[in-house]
Amino acid sequence: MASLLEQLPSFSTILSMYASFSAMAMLLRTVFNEMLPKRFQTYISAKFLDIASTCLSADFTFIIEERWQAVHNETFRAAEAYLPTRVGPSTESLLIGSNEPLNPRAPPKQRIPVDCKIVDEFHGMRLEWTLRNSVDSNKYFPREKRYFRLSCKKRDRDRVMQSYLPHIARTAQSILNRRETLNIYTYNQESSVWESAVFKHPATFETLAMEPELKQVIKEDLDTFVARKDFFEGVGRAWKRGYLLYGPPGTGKSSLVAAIANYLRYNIYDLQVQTARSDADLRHILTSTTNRSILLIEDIDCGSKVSHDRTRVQDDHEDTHDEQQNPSRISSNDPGVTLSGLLNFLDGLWSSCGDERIIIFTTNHKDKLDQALLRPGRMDVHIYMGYCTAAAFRKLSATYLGIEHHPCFVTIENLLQSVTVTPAEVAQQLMKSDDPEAVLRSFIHFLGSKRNRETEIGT
Ligand SMILES: Nc1ncnc2c1ncn2[C@@H]1O[C@H](COP(=O)(O)OP(=O)(O)OP(=O)(O)O)[C@@H](O)[C@H]1O
Repeated sequence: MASLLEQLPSFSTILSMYASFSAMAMLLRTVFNEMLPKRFQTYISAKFLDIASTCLSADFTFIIEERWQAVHNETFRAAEAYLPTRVGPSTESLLIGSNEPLNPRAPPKQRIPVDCKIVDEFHGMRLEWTLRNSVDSNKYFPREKRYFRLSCKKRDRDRVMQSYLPHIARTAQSILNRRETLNIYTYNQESSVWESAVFKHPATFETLAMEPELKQVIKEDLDTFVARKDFFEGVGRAWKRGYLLYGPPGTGKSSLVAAIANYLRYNIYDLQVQTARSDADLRHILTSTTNRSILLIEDIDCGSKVSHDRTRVQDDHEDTHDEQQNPSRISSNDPGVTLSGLLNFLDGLWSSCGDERIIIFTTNHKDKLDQALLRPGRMDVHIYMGYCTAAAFRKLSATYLGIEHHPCFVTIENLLQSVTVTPAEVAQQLMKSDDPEAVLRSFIHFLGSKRNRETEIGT
């Protein structure tokens, strides 16, 4: 023990060692602060902190923001769909709610609240998820920014990337494919977000009154589109399909959109082009939509500059007139969305953001649209929705009256050859009573009167 004590340095040696160490530290600090350039100092500090945190902490955190490179982040969306299925005993709070007024007994749906921790296990790894919220400091349009923090052990980082996140993507996809309710989104300009409501439209291809061949062609086109992911990738095209539905009011354009959404189980983003303040705003709005969805732009011919840029003088005149009638409409002084802004989105680089998108324009006046919108390749399929034909009438009669044959049909079908009547008008007539006989007789009378009026106008 005595010899051990003798080997220890004396107090004065320790003091002088401390003094030289302090002097050296001060010298290094002075060199660091005064002689090294600021950027170099920052770099060294960051490296030092990095190494220190690597040595001291055993956890790793992934940050998954809601948007990724200006478009909706699919990893975020997958986590949002997946996490409610991982609620467990350690979960402390949940958002629940229902937006199905027609089905009040339906169990409420679950969502993850901000700051709530969800613990998941996967192949022996423990994963902790938390949803966070922050406000983007954009001076003009401050936007809320949501992001997930996913923490795991540092040693599991690669396994999370290689197997856990792909597992979440697969699970989320099958959850979204099975979705029971569809949503329709409208854009709220004030808060700069898409707001959703449950979409429950009864229209299906079965109930649509249109030529059976045309219906078949549309269904096959949709099936081919959905099945050809690899084809689109192979030929270097964005996985998108554009439809232009045109025809008089009441011929079923909106009903066809609903039938397509129900057929594919796609959500609908219903966009009023006038809600976008500028082309940049339009880009933000459109890139905030998600995959497997329909972007619907109805009545494109009424959509201000977008539909007819080239008749600008006339257009501005119309704008002024319109503003007087409808003050909520964006002023003609407003930069607004331009045709080229929309075209850039449709077939420019922006269109390759996101997959499995259907874009549908509807119009009552195809002739008023700028040729640039109609050029081949821009809208892939043009569908004319016309007046009621014999086949369409039979379909409406089966839907509304529950009958497929009746002696009155011959008279009605003859009249339909000379009278222009929309499926909406026919539907209205067929809903008048529960008695098919009385309804058909009244409908014949309606068609007869309409034909007489049309003949009078013609002469
Ligand atoms: N082809 C059709 N098949 C079945 N029902 C139809 C059809 N066309 C119209 N209807 C009926 O008429 C109503 C109005 O039709 P819809 O809104 O789909 O027409 P639209 O062409 O979109 O009209 P608008 O151009 O005014 O928007 C629908 O709710 C539906 O009941």
